[in-house]
This record gives sequence, structure tokens and C-alpha cells, in this order.
Amino acid sequence: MMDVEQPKEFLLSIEGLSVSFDGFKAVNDLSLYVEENEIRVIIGPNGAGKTTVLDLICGRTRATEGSIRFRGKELTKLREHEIVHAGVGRKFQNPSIYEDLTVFENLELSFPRGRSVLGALTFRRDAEVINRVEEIAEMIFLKDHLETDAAILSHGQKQWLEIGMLLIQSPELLMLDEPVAGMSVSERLKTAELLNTIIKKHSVIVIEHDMKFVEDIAHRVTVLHQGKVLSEGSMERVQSDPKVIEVYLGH
Ligand SMILES: Nc1ncnc2c1ncn2[C@@H]1O[C@H](COP(=O)(O)OP(=O)(O)OP(=O)(O)O)[C@@H](O)[C@H]1O
Repeated sequence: MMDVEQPKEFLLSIEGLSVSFDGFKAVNDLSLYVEENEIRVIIGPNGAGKTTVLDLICGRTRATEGSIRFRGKELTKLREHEIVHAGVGRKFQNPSIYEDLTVFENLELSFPRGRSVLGALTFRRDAEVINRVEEIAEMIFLKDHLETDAAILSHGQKQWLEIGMLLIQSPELLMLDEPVAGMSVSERLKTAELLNTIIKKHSVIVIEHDMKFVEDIAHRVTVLHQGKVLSEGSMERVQSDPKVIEVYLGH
């Protein structure tokens, strides 16, 4: 009997996605598929549409055309908070942590029960919360800094704290925009380690310009150019693709 290949189940399926700003197509008929437990890195020249793709996935920007299915659910019709609820977390380039609170308090505030009004009123610092905060703090290398005010953390530690604030909400998909920008070499290496831990239970989409970091983390790389996929595959494959060298890596 012939082996019939089953169609693959993707965590995220983007098909025919476009958005126009005053007639300019920032994302143009884009298709992109992300699997479970995958780290996908999106690279490309300035203005290629990378940030806009993340904006479309998280509902910040509305698509003109196309679909974004996450676990079979259509996201293009949902509002931002509904997309968060569906399991998509996004970290922006600038950390939005509470500087005057401690690491513990920042993580505690992000714990899902603390977020609704009722949750906030009935919130108790019980064993479940403490355990979860400590578990996340360990992952983000801040276990010894739980009582430290976020304001005095290093730039890299602040970035990790914000990733921790996303992780504590257990999103299935995390989206990170240039997570290692401004980090030291050792912080960058630890961030690669963190992402490799994260993908045991989550999927990650990262926008990145730092090619050394991309090499350390990427399972697959998608190169965007003028709102379209220019090339896709392993780091080695896209690095040696003449089209990619011409528009991006050769500069
Ligand atoms: N809200 C908006 N209104 C008008 N134009 C926009 C808007 N958002 C993005 N653009 C335009 O869409 C294009 C793609 O921008 P985007 O920020 O997605 O690129 P990028 O690949 O993330 O670039 P960079 O690497 O510089 O961050 C740019 O030309 C930008 O000016």
C-alpha cells in the first residue's frame, strides 16, 4: 500500500496576507507557516515589513487581505486582547516593565489571575503564584534578584524580565522584536540559551538583525523583502542564496 502523507498541522498558518498603508503594500500576499516548538527568525532589510507582520498577528494592525490561523482559529477578526487570550504573546523592542517594582512583583502582576478585576481583588500571594514566579525567574536568570527593583537591572536583565512576564502567562506562541539589541555578548549567549529552553514548551517568532545570534537560535529563517518572502530555509541555505546576499547580507 502506498504511504499517504498526512497534511502537516501548523501552529500558525499565514496565507495571502496583505496590508496597505495609503496604497503602499507593506506586506504583500505573504504566506508563512510555523510549527510547534519551532524558533522562526524573520530577517530582512529595513522596511521589509517584519514588524508589520508581527503587528498583524497580534491584531495591532488590521489585514487588508488574507488569513492568519492559529491552532485553527482565525485571528484577523479578533481584537488584540482576544489574540492574547488565544495564546499569542508579544514583546516589543522597549521593555515595558514596572521600574519601581521588584522582579518578583513584576512577574506576580503578570500572572494570569492578577489581570482581571476580580482576579486582582481576590489575588493572594499563595504557593502556586510563588512557585510559578520562582520557576520563571530561574529560567530568565533572575532567581537571585527577586527582591531587586527592576529599575536597577541591566538592560539585558530588563529584556529577560519582560520575556518572563510573557512566559508566566503561558502563551503558546511568543513573538520577540530584536530581543538582543543593545545586549552584551554574554547576555546574548544567555538569551540564546533562554530561547532554546522556551521552545521545549512554546513556539517563538523572532525578528533579528544580529546574524551571529540568528545562527545560534534559528531552526528556520524567513527573509522578507518588500513585504514578501524572498527566501526561506536553514540559516546555511538563506545565507548562500544569491537573492538574499544581493538585497540584505551583502551590505
Ligand atoms: N502604520 C503605518 N502607516 C504607514 N506606513 C507604515 C505603517 N507601519 C509600517 N509602515 C511602512 O511599512 C513598511 C514596512 O515597515 P516595517 O516596520 O514593518 O519594516 P521592518 O522590516 O520591521 O523594518 P525595520 O528593520 O527598520 O524595523 C515601511 O516602509 C514603513 O514605513
